[in-house]
Amino acid sequence: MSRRINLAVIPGDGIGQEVVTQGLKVLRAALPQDVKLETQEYDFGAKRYHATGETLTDADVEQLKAHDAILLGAIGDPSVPSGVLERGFLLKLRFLFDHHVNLRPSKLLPGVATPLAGQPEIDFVVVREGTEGPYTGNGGTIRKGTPHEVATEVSVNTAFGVERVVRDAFARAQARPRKKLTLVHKNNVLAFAGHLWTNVFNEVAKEFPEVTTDYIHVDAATIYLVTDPGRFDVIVTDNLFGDIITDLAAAVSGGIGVAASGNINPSGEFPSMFEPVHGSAPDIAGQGKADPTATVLSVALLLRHLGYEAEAARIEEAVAADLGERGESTRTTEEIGDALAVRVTG
Ligand SMILES: NC(=O)c1ccc[n+]([C@@H]2O[C@H](COP(=O)([O-])OP(=O)(O)OC[C@H]3O[C@@H](n4cnc5c(N)ncnc54)[C@H](O)[C@@H]3O)[C@@H](O)[C@H]2O)c1
Ligand SMILES: CC(C)[C@H](C(=O)O)[C@@H](O)C(=O)O
Ligand SMILES: [Mg+2]
Repeated sequence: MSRRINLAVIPGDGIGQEVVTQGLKVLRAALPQDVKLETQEYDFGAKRYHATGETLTDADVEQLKAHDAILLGAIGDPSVPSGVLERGFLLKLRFLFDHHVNLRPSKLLPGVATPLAGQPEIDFVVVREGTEGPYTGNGGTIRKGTPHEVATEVSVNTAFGVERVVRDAFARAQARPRKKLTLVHKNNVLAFAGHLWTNVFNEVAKEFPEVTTDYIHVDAATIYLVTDPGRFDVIVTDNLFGDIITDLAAAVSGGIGVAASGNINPSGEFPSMFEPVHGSAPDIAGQGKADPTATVLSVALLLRHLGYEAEAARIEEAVAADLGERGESTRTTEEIGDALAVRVTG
């Protein structure tokens, strides 16, 4: 029986197009012949915004719903006021498609440079809540532009939202060899949200007796991510803490150019979206300097999500082999993509 993947492709801004081209190249190389890949490209991002004033319309959302998954490069451009595309496109889509599990694995592969002393074992997954916290846009400004301006940005945490992501993280920890889950929060100061997260975490823990649990304040977590990253197996945390610690996690485990992510809608009601952790990197856009590895590894997450485990593993092996031999080489975006595609095919 022939199989089919109907993929939405959103290159976006800056280095987005460059890295997505390579991601698709490796995806095509990895798929067996009986799998038909259909792609539809969408032009969301700065160019469309300047031409039409639109970021993501209702009609766009309807079209996107029809896909099995979405591959995104990056969104955001210096020519557009900060937040317009990030909120109006990226967060809007994560919220509308209920991407409440934002999955961000970090693995330091053999031979890969890290700023950390020695070559520590780093192999953990951050399960970042994706639809709540301070990201909901709940807040406002009064006396704007005056010396007495007041701005609020409310962190929204619901028992429903916290429980489902905590449960997902416990299940992921249970399925890993070390079976350890760390809650990262700031319950010593953010007492209301912290209470909800800690309580839910402790309640759900009772259903997973095999999973060892731990709690670390987010500020201390940034210490341990640098001094003792091996202590982490699965981390569950809120939307903003998860955003911040996953850039740090990337920096210590091979760099932002290799950090992949999946915005998962576990029920499958809406398509999940896979994207590198990094942004549009306007400082290096158009120069062939962007590392496409994060996008390629996001393609592996996408394939695993759609049930193509063997193909996902082949891509990860190709990346591990390539990274192990990279050393100080300065290949272009395209050269790295080509090398990965060859390894995946061979
Ligand atoms: N998911 C997304 O679409 C996403 C994520 C983060 C930031 N952004 C947006 O991207 C824009 C730029 O944000 P930023 O500068 O804070 O973060 P960034 O991740 O784009 O860049 C941070 C640094 O990492 C480097 N970098 C990023 N990706 C790289 C790659 N693949 N290879 C090599 N180096 C890479 C950049 O050159 C830069 O020095 C902003 O508009 C921001 O809102 C979008
Ligand atoms: C661009 C921004 C909205 C986004 C986030 O904060 O989630 C980005 O930093 C990320 O990590 O995907
Ligand atoms: Mg981020």
